Amino acid sequence: MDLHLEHVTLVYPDGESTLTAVDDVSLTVPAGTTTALLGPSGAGKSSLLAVAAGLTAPSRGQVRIGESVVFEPTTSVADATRVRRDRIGMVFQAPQFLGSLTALEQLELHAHLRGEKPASLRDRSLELLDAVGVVDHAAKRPAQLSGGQRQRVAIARALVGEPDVLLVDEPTSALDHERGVQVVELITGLARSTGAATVLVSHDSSTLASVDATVQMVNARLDSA
Ligand SMILES: Nc1ncnc2c1ncn2[C@@H]1O[C@H](COP(=O)(O)OP(=O)(O)OP(=O)(O)O)[C@@H](O)[C@H]1O
Repeated sequence: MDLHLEHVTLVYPDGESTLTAVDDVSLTVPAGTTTALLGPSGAGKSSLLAVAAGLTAPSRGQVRIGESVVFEPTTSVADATRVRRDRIGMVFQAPQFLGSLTALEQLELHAHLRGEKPASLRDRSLELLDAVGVVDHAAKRPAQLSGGQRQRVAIARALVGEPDVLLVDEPTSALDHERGVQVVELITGLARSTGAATVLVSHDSSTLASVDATVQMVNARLDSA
């Protein structure tokens, strides 16, 4: 399903006044495609991603997945949490894992928390670890994996619930250029094969050749690049 951000504005309180971190941003990300969100530090990229993820309610505007409005100023935290759990996969810059669980168990736990039935969990988790190229490391714990391998496990984990939307924050910042290109290619390929509408925040335009669209955020607003 397509992801639509419509006239999204996010205003933070800032002492006596306010700070507009996202200013009337509209963006459509078609299902199965990846849009890269670029822009200087402080431009509002993480704030926009937080609204798209339902972590922060927009001050104005709305987020839709397909035809359903999922996040708007009046959306309750409980409703936003449910949508995030059921329909959105997220990958953060420094993914958090439980140190005592193997790569495979990280995926199984995540799917279990989303209410998935245990029967097919192991197979699907192994398939995803295979798709991201780390199935040979399924029995390893996070500390036994490289940064790139951990990032791949995080991508697989974000997709285990078959989300409609995949949101990725700076996936390549800890990787060298070549591995950064590979991770972006992996994300765009998985977006295509799973149909997830994907937004990828990046500082590094040199790794983005495989994305479908690039947009630039400057001073809280969007410019098509
Ligand atoms: N929780 C918050 N409360 C108040 N202001 C905030 C908050 N989070 C971010 N800001 C401000 O909103 C603006 C946008 O920040 P944001 O983190 O979205 O930018 P960014 O483009 O993601 O930057 P970076 O690339 O450095 O991560 C900045 O001026 C920042 O100081």
